[in-house]
Amino acid sequence: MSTARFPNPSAPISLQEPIQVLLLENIHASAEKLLAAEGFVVERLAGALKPQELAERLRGVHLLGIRSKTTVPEEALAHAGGLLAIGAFCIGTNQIDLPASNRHGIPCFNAPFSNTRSVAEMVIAEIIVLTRQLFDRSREVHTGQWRKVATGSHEVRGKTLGIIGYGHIGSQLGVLAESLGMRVIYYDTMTKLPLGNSRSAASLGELLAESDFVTLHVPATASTHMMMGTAEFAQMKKGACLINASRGTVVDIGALAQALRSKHLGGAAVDVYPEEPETNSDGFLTELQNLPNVVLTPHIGGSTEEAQESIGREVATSLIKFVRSGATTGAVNFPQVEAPLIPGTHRILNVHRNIPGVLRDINRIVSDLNANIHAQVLSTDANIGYLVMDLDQDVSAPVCDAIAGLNSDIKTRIVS
Ligand SMILES: NC(=O)C1=CN([C@@H]2O[C@H](COP(=O)(O)OP(=O)(O)OC[C@H]3O[C@@H](n4cnc5c(N)ncnc54)[C@H](O)[C@@H]3O)[C@@H](O)[C@H]2O)C=CC1
Ligand SMILES: O=C(O)C(=O)COP(=O)(O)O
Repeated sequence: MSTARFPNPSAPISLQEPIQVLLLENIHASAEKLLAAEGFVVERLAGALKPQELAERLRGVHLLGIRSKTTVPEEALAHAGGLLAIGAFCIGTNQIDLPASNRHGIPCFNAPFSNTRSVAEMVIAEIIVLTRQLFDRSREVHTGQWRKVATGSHEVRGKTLGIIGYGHIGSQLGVLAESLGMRVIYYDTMTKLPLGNSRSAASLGELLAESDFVTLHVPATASTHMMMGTAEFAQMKKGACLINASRGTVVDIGALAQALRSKHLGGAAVDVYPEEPETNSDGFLTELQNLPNVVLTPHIGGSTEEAQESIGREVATSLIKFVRSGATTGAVNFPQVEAPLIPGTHRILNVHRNIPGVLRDINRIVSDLNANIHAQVLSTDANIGYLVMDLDQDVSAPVCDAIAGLNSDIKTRIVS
């Protein structure tokens, strides 16, 4: 059994209790199954929590699981002295204050590829739906109108798809689009290997001017904030379509609505919005509602059974490995360490402020207790150091007590 000591005096929590897990936003049951099999106590909620409510619910919680909707600000982390790790059961981690989480010694894990294919397939569907105006025709027939028209409908074969953000999703989408006979160009701030016959556009402007469909696959960052606005829509071809399944902050919705109303753009498919409801029972309003040839979906790009089941397993596995061995491989905000557990040794994990002399202080503590260090791995970033230390004698409790007394200490925990 493990014991933990935390610097936050308001919430000292011992890992001698079962590990408490809070899973929000309808995380797939595959996660609960794995976590429960470890003896962890899992509470699963359907919706997201607002920051204040989250801060209250985090008391006594060791592992938090969220998806894209739960914002995790520093204030929530500051009250969560017992929180060991956060699992983002999705790709994006912009909803978490990652630097604050790092400073509090809390690694965040995500699932970087598990829903990639699902998003790419949805975008392919949307390209065809938009160019054939299928949703509008379908709505008409549902309401008894028979409007058999070819005007404005096109094949996708030979058309140009412009992909902004040629990462995992963008590049996978490019491959699928080429198999339909589309010409693929992309714009990325990093140099990327062009797959198939795709090619990199010299600038965002060039991509916008050449594409029949522009699709966004960038993360939410300062550089992507509102990257598509009035000026960018004006650079797009008349009749071209915009697809956004990245983040709502990337597109100026008002400017998009205007470009659609003026008929400069021929259509749009939007999956993500600047403000999204916390639960499925909340209502939703956007300026894009009821515009012709506009497909609106409720942030479902990654919502397939295949993706959700796989994400549940992937992130739960990372959390379990972290609890059981301290492995931080794949954590998006943390120094990476993964060291095999050595039978007969006693493992201590320590997160400390990255200041001079910490290792010297810790090694002196161990040596004063006449223990031997069997293995020691330290990985650091600008703010913190993460130390995994295996001792050949069971002096973990006094070592932990002494380390917790150092002014460098952020979090110290005994694994075995
Ligand atoms: N609608 C949905 O349900 C889903 C949405 N997403 C969103 O899609 C985003 C992309 O996912 P991945 O492809 O896995 O990420 P990725 O990290 O593999 O690719 C993102 C690409 O964008 C590029 N990029 C960053 N800033 C840029 C800029 N200013 N201009 C041009 N390119 C820029 C990066 O260099 C990178 O190549 C995620 O961050 C997430 O926000 C992801 C999964 C599901
Ligand atoms: O993976 C992502 O980044 C997504 O946007 C999917 O989010 P979700 O899990 O559907 O809340």
